[in-house]
Amino acid sequence: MTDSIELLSKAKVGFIGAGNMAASILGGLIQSGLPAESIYVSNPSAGKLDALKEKYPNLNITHDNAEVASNVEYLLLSVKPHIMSSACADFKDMDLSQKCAISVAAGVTCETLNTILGADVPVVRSMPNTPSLIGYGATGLYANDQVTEQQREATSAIFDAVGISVWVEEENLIDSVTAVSGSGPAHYFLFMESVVQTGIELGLPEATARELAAQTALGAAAMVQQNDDMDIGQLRRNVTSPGGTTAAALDTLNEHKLPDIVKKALEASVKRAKELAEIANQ
Ligand SMILES: NC(=O)C1=CN([C@@H]2O[C@H](COP(=O)(O)OP(=O)(O)OC[C@H]3O[C@@H](n4cnc5c(N)ncnc54)[C@H](OP(=O)(O)O)[C@@H]3O)[C@@H](O)[C@H]2O)C=CC1
Ligand SMILES: O=C(O)[C@@H]1CCC=N1
Repeated sequence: MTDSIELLSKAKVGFIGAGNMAASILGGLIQSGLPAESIYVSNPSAGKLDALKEKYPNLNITHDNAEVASNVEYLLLSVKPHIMSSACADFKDMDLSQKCAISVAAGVTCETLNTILGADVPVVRSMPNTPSLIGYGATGLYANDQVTEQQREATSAIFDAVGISVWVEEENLIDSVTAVSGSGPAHYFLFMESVVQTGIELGLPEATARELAAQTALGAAAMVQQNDDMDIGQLRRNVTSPGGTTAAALDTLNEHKLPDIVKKALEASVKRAKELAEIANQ
């Protein structure tokens, strides 16, 4: 059991919704040592619950959202933003003021969550990502005023068990976290898909192109993490011999305005998060 999970050892953790994000966090928590019998999950359809139960036989599964809410101290709301209101309607008459609701939904604000769940409910807005499943998650967290210090620590523990977590002091920064890391794995996957495809066209066997692309992404990320006092631009310049092969590739990426494209893409994510907030509020 990791130190973070030790903090949670007496708590029960529930998931409303058993989709991709719930399965990633839940799997990571169990891998870190939280007993499956301390975890409750609800979902309307049986398939995902059955698959989880097969993998983690001691997990508590149900189709009843209220059953999960009544059994746990930490309730992860892991449904799509537009479903949030209807999913939480199942326990809207319950007193949740001593529990901590942790939303993973993009866009949905604390104000909306407090309208749905009750004004006195401690609410955390989290923005995790799917690498949580393998312990490489990156999560942004924001707490409303009702969240106690103990609940903050336990929330950090949940997400630290599946990667790293950072608290932001302003709620709207969660939308920025969504653009950078919540959606982020997909950005890097697209880049890697393009690298692998071109590697194949340049004659490499697919497995070789994939292995090289993945190890290169991992290596680049590890260099950034292990040199946190070094400008990332410097790490890039260290690879780039004047007049060499890297310069030729970077010239092409810059000519096609990769930094502008990334900026526009992340801004589109933030804009969409605000639209999802509106949809969840209707
Ligand atoms: N995927 C990601 O990388 C990330 C997702 N998120 C957020 O996580 C949330 C979930 O996304 P994701 O896991 O990808 O989506 P999924 O569609 O994989 O999961 C959502 C789950 O909610 C279930 N569900 C639908 N209606 C209800 C209900 N009334 N009560 C309980 N469960 C219900 C669905 O069941 P069924 O399929 O049976 O309808 C489904 O299993 C979203 O709000 C998203 O913004 C945040 C960060 C990253
Ligand atoms: O695409 C989405 O809306 C969710 C939120 C971040 C990642 N997936």
